Amino acid sequence: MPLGMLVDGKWTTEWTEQDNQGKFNRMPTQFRNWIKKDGSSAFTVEQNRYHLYVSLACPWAHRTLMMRNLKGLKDVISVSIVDPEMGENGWNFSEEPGCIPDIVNSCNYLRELYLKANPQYTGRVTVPVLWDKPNQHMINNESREIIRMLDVEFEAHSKSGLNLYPNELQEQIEQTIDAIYQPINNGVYRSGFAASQTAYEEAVTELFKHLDHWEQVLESQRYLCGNKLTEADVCLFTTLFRFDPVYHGHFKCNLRRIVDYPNLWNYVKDIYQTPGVKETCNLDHIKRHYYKSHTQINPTRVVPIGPIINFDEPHDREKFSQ
Ligand SMILES: N[C@@H](CCC(=O)N[C@@H](CS)C(=O)NCC(=O)O)C(=O)O
Repeated sequence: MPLGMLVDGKWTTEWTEQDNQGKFNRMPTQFRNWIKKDGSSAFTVEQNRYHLYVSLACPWAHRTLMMRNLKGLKDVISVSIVDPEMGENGWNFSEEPGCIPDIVNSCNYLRELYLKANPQYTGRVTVPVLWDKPNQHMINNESREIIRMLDVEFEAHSKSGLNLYPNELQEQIEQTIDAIYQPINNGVYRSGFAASQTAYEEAVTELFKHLDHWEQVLESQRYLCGNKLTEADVCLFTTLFRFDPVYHGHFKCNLRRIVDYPNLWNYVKDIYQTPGVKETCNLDHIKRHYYKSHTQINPTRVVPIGPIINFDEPHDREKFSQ
């Protein structure tokens, strides 16, 4: 794999995330600090103190940008958007359309930010990153935790007042996020990055078994945890939005498309058309990133022009009451 990572603060491309059976194993995320509204952490909730580094291509980063919009936190948390094409030097900042350079730390490459946080850092250099501007501190680089912080801890700053982690659904939300992570969110990567037939077939079979399950669930309710939009939907949406344009072809997740599942397809359109979501969706960045950056699975770097797909088409999900 030509992707790079940092080892003791030095950049290397000599590594792999596949085990000896060809299975893709994701490395754990390392920056796990919490911003707290109750003062129990050094990282307090403040307007304009934190900065979010994202890629519009990445489903994990997309979760955080989507949550920032859904909550109405654009004036509270600033953003940088990396260039969609990730080469041997990892993510970089540019002035390409849809990108926002690093106005906070003036980095050219995202790895410079990780080295600012820890000059001896060993690990992958990933988006999203939540950064403490005055203290030059990397707060957190795990999307599931970042969305929880934006949702719960920044509640008082939220312009929309939307709560995607309501008390009565918290247990179900956690269980659902857990349930979709390995087979679906990570499942598309386990399929696409599998380096053996067995590892690939195992991952794809499990992936579609779980998509079939959620198709059933969405027959009788609007969202994953009932008739309220929650964090679990944010987590699933960013994977499903990329599914037909990228995972179906590039990652060989091709037993079915999302448009072949009536409920999942309407569900994706419903969430896409929720105020604030559409602006976070950039198919150009998404397609260019995957097809041009993973040269081990697409050596020609040619980006397909299809599929023709319209996320603005009407959906039927309003039939469920709130
Ligand atoms: N566990 C992380 C995963 C983030 C992640 O894997 N991001 C990818 C982009 S989709 C990345 O930055 N990859 C760069 C690399 O691995 O070098 C999260 O959910 O936040």
